[in-house]
Amino acid sequence: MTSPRGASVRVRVPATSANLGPAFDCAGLALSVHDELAFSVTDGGLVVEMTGEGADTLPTDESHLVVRAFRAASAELGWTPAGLRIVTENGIPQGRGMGSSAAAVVAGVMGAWALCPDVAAVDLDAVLRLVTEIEGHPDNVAACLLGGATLSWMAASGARADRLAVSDEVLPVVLVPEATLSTHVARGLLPELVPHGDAAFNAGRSGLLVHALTARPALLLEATEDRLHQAQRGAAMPGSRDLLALLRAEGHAAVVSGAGPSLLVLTRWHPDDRPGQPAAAARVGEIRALVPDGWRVLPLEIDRRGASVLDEPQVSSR
Ligand SMILES: Nc1ncnc2c1ncn2[C@@H]1O[C@H](COP(=O)(O)OP(=O)(O)O)[C@@H](O)[C@H]1O
Ligand SMILES: N[C@@H](CCOP(=O)(O)O)C(=O)O
Repeated sequence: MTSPRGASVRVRVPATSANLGPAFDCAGLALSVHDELAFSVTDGGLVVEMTGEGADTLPTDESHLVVRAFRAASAELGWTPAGLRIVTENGIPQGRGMGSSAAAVVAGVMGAWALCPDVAAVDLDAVLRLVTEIEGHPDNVAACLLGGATLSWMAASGARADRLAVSDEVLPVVLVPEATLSTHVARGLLPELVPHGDAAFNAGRSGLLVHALTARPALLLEATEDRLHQAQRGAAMPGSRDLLALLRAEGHAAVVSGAGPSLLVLTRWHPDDRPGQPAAAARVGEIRALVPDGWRVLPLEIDRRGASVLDEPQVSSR
């Protein structure tokens, strides 16, 4: 294949919160915080320009995660661009459990698919399989790709996923500490084997979680109980562990967001809360009052669109 030099495309990818309590490595929720990236084919070489989160610390060479994902996808498509320029505006906090690495991987793969001259349309099934191979687990990448709340699972053919019809009552609030925790490190804290009783507990709560998210948000507090990963990782994020316990004791359906250390509160809009006042504002105020200094409180929306190519490849006249 030949490279369409000068062609460019913009890709927008949402942050995600994985696990949602009990549904470890299978549930994810896309959130209204985004990275936006412009990919251009050039005459040669690699240029990476960044603003926003990680701009001062991330590499700008072939080891950049977006570049690695782009290369993996273009290799799979049998296409080698002469040169590549990537300009990113990073809005997703990194190393916080908000799916920044999944977003970077999805962006790179989507960028390659959208720019590849012999591809008519992005094949979401194929993209999901590849991004899961790169990321190592399907939950964040599935939600990032498809938007909304997703369930994902590993089949013989690779990762598969589908969307849930989340109730409009469900409102996500993300609490972000200053501290970071690498997902790789957090996964290393989990035991190889779990007691059968804990596995059965989480299986039951995961089923309940789907019911609560889609039909009965009033059950979210019970539906977000977990025995498989949050306590096991608590020592690596003591501030998050303590705040999680406090929020839940006060009746908020709080969970560790992804591998942490951020927390996600699945709060609820309810017309009876306070007539004349937006209920969401009241709920967010209650949560804010419990959060220590130094944490960011982000009342967000569910991103129902997922990863999107903002414009078709254009060939510039330069
Ligand atoms: N926008 C990005 N561009 C390049 N690399 C990124 C980007 N976002 C995240 N990464 C990489 O992923 C790492 C964070 O991944 P991880 O530990 O899984 O945390 P998170 O919960 O944010 O996904 C960063 O240290 C960086 O190496
Ligand atoms: N299921 C994974 C989710 C990791 O999410 P991240 O946003 O922290 O990368 C896990 O719990 O390890």
